[in-house]
Amino acid sequence: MDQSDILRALRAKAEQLDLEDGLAERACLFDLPRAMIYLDGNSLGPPPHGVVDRLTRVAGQEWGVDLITSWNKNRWMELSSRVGAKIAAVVGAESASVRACDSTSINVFKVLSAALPLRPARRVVVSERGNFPTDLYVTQQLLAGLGDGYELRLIDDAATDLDAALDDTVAAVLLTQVDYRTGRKLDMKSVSARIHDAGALAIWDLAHSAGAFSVALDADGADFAVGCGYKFLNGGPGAPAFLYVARRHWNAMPMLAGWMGHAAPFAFTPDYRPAEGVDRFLVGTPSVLALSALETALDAYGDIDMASVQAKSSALGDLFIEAVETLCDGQGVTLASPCDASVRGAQVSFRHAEGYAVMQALIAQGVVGDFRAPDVIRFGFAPLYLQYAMIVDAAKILSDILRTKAWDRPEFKVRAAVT
Ligand SMILES: Cc1ncc(COP(=O)(O)O)c(C=O)c1O
Ligand SMILES: Nc1c(O)cccc1C(=O)C[C@H](N)C(=O)O
Repeated sequence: MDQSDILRALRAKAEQLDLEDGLAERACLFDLPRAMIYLDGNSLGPPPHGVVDRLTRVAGQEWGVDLITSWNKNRWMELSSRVGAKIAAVVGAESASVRACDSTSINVFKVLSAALPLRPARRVVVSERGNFPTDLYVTQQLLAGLGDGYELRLIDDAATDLDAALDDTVAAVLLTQVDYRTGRKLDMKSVSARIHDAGALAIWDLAHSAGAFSVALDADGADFAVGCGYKFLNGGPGAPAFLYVARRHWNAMPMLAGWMGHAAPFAFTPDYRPAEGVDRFLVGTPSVLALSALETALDAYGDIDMASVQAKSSALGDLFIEAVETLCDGQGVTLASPCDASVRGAQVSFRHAEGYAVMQALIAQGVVGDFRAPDVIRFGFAPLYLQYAMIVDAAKILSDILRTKAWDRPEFKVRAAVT
């Protein structure tokens, strides 16, 4: 088959998949720019309909007119738990175990600092060397502050090296389920079980999992978890993150206490008395505007079957891999993600020696993914608003850019501050 036959076959396949797509009507909940193929919802999701109106209402009426009375009248104080309950439905947790609050980084600190005293005789935290840096930085600083022999043990790949790192000194294992560079996905159930067999606690970073595929925190044995609100959950730039504490650990106490985690915040007593349950993981005043945006954004996941979300994100990724590997054969791109969708999150990465410039050329032609040093071009497949036909179009544009070396322009090689 020549290139045009391959392209025709890929397009026909994509059109058929679009016809059969049970999530197709969810795309109407989003207004993406027409000339853009947005493959970066794994870093910043777009605003679902209703979010901007909600922000206008909360800012204009609830803040502007109702002012301080809104804490009661508009139930602002309940936002963390209300939004937490909506996220819980997406990540397979009982609603009372999840709160939306703070950033993922801060939530890593809170859950890890609460976990360690549950294994008082143990001093080691295991994580992956390639974990998203903030998880490692937070852990390093927490352990340095604790002193007393605490240490971080880094492994290269939890899929292959975890068992060798587990011994009776390990208190907790902090893993990001989907590797942000390669998209490799860990099986939460079996990995948590291995961690528990070694007597340690399983802490999961779901930054690239929540909203991308089925997650079953309660059923799969997670002890604690954190995740982002601005990626697949579409809560907006800097959206509040979430944290999960399994019911059996509700007596655990984070090493960060604030008045919102007090049993009676408005008693204003000088001594801290932790709230019951997960509320003790709250610290300061909730971000009302941001939580409101996230609450409305989560309606896009209303009544959704997460199994169909998972099936579509896998199929989008599979189609992209097939299209790039056939259309871009011999053009210097190699797959950096697992080929097998069962061990891949909702993203696919390729390596190219000039990856940064290639991504800039793609963005200039309306295909928006991102670049991760040193050479990874990364594409996210958010199943709620993408169509299969877009995936083939994106691969075709990539193949044209590679064939014509359209990336080889000085302006595409100047690194931006934020990539
Ligand atoms: C795995 C992972 N954890 C944490 C974060 C960041 O958390 P924060 O919202 O605190 O910047 C990201 C992305 O920025 C991430 O990919
Ligand atoms: N959180 C981000 C930001 O504030 C600016 C730019 C990118 C991000 C990201 O989310 C990075 C992302 N976690 C990643 O997987 O690379």
